Amino acid sequence: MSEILLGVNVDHIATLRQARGTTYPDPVLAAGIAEMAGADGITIHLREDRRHIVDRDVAIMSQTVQTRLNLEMAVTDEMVAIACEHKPHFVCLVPEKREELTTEGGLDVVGNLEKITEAVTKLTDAGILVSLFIDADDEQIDASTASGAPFIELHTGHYADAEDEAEQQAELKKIAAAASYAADKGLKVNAGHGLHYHNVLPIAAMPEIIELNIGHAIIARAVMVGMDAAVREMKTLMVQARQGEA
Ligand SMILES: CC(=O)[C@@H](O)[C@H](O)COP(=O)(O)O
Ligand SMILES: NCC(=O)COP(=O)(O)O
Repeated sequence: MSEILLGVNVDHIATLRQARGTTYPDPVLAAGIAEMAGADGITIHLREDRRHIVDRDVAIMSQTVQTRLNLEMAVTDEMVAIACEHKPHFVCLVPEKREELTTEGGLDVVGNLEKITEAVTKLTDAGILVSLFIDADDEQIDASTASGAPFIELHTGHYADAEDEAEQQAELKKIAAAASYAADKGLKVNAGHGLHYHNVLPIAAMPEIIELNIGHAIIARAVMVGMDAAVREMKTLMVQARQGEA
């Protein structure tokens, strides 16, 4: 039975800090608590508009994260330079639009293969493992393979946003098929976006999926029960799902 790993995204600890321009709550501290509670990695998304995670957070967490730091970023020269400076364990290349409330879709690797391959090469040469945040789509998976990226992260947002059971099941089948197709191609498969305590089980049960990156739902839960409990509860659910006990 393969292990399922939890990457905790602490962006929205920083959202609360940026709301008032204070120095608290600190995503660095939240990351440490999450790791002590069983997180297998920490994810942060340095957006071009710095609406939550800022450059200071990347610089410090590149030194303090004890598990693995996953830096999500747009495919730009600025972000590639920042990643090569701080050398997180992972970089996950994501699409970004300033006007978006949150990430809306997967990266168009097919339509931007040359630019993405150049970024993957630079980051790989810097010793960073690159993941591409893509929709559950075979053409995007094939292009990801061609780019040289060893990992993909399947966008689970369409599954999470499904408006009824039929749509949710259809999206689940797409993700399961994509995970299997990608793993058969030799890609390492992660998943994330919009996962929470009531929709995570079927995704965590998929044997090809190595790691789930989950943020908003864990931080929202942490507001009520604390970061330690929120992380432990999510990790327990994921492990039970993978072991077929949930
Ligand atoms: C790529 C992805 O799905 C998230 O990790 C991303 O960070 C979402 O953006 P916000 O954290 O700004 O909502
Ligand atoms: N890549 C997904 C991620 O890091 C967290 O997304 P969300 O759980 O905040 O939607």
